[in-house]
Amino acid sequence: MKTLTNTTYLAKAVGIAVDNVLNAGGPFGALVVSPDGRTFEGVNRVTANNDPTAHAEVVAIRNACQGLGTFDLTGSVLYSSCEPCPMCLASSLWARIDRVVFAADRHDAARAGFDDAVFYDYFDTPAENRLMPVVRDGAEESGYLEPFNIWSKLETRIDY
Ligand SMILES: Nc1ccnc(=O)[nH]1
Repeated sequence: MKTLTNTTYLAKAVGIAVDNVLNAGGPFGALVVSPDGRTFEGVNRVTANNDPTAHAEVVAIRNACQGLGTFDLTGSVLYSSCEPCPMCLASSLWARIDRVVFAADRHDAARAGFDDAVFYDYFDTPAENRLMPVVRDGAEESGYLEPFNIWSKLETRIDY
């Protein structure tokens, strides 16, 4: 669905990505637009902040949640200068973002040296061949159900 709104917000996301490169950041920008039309920006600060999770999309989600005083962005749209990686997709799902709209795709990013493709491949690879093993080992004696048990009984808990 090509709309003027999408084009306008994507152009804004691309513009802040350009500015960010000139400010020692990675070439990515994103915006969260809330249902009332407020916009919250994010730019990539991975190398600038030594934070591998500081992708533009995650930073925009954090700024929107801080600005709106909520952990639930239902009704909001995430615009990104580039196709979100699996971390940013998962972050958008947790944030209950309604819709994600992007400009450059993962292949454009790969040509610039950002190989998000290996992270997509991770989920298509059988568990025993994965780049980073994730194992359940030594859990038996750890008391692993206790956090859930006390959470389930907690009357003041905030479900999400
Ligand atoms: N889509 C993205 C890939 C890598 N870094 C970012 O900030 N965004």
